[in-house]
Amino acid sequence: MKKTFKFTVLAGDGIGPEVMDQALRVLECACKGEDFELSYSRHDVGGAAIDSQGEALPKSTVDACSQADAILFGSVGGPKWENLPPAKQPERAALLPLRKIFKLFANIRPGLLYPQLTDASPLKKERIPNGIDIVCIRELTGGIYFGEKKTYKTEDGEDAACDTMSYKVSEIERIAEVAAQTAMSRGKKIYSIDKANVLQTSVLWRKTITAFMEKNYPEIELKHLYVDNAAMQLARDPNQFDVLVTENMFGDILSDEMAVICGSLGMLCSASLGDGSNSLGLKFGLYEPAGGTAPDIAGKGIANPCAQILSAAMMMRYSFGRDDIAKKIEAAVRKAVCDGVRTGDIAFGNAAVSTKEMADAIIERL
Ligand SMILES: NC(=O)C1=CN([C@@H]2O[C@H](COP(=O)(O)OP(=O)(O)OC[C@H]3O[C@@H](n4cnc5c(N)ncnc54)[C@H](O)[C@@H]3O)[C@@H](O)[C@H]2O)C=CC1
Ligand SMILES: CC(C)CC(=O)C(=O)O
Ligand SMILES: [Mg+2]
Repeated sequence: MKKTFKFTVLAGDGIGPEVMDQALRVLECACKGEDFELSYSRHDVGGAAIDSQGEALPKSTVDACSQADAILFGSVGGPKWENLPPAKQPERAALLPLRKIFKLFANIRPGLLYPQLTDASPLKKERIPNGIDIVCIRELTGGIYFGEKKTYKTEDGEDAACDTMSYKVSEIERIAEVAAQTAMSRGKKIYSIDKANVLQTSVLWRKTITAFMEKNYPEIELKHLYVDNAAMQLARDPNQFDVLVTENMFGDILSDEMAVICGSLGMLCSASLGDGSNSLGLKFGLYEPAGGTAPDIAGKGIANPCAQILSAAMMMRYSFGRDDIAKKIEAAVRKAVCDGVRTGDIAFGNAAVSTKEMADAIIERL
């Protein structure tokens, strides 16, 4: 009997469903004739779930995810829901809880710019003659996104608000381990990004990462950078980095910068992993593009589906143990883009194709 790879599809809002449809087409073609079956069910999440069921993360959606081996996620949020009470909005009421419920503390974001795509990068070609190949490891379930939030009145009666950033040693050590494993499979070089000249969480972060690497991975070259300098260095010379490791909010911001220097947010995929294993004894994970719902282009059929397609490839690698199929999809995306098939965000001189035409070109090259 054929094995079954079971995942839930949470397409979400805006361009989410548009790019998801194409990712599923590519995935099905890439898996055709293999010794396993794909089994997936679609569920509402985010704004779509608010509209259909009155809440951003219905229990039925969480239950379906619990019974699956992985989650393929689009993105959530948009203008339609941004006047709801903040705690009920799609990002805070669906995406962050999903990451927390499934303990997905490690977000892996590969920053890969094909040499043939340097025209789409805002960096000068001379600075990146061979493209870019770096990885951002972002802590995903701690820090200021998950700390206590408060709105209150000052003694003078002024409205005020605060968010709390906190980290425990164990939270830092487990993301350090993911960064170390990634570095061991690459250039054995890690830059840890913090703001240890100001933030107490960063002082703990730096001390913990240093001790962890010295004790467990002395062969890895570890450097520390303040986040403001890191943002500048990424634009100056991205290839001085290999693996970056950082806390939740810094990773969120730096990875958008990394996306644009690698051509477009529409190219940046991600895997969110925890310690949990799935029914296949492999990693349970949530796979999603780094970008959002792109309200400015949603509904036009022009979004770049590559980030979603490459996220599906990461799912094949980490949750289903099929590195061969992940590589096949990645090679087809690369070939299509390098052959000049480009959506508008990466077109720069090439005629822009639609979301579906981009996927068609990838399917032809599988
Ligand atoms: N993981 C998630 O669910 C995320 C959700 N969001 C939400 O998405 C909504 C829009 O957020 P923004 O700040 O505008 O960020 P965004 O990432 O949606 O868009 C930023 C810019 O990148 C472009 N872009 C993004 N993905 C693209 C793609 N696949 N192809 C071509 N162009 C693409 C957009 O058109 C826009 O110009 C907000 O509600 C936000 O909270 C934002 C980031 C992540
Ligand atoms: C809701 C946000 C934290 C999502 C986001 O911007 C991201 O994960 O990159
Ligand atoms: Mg982000």
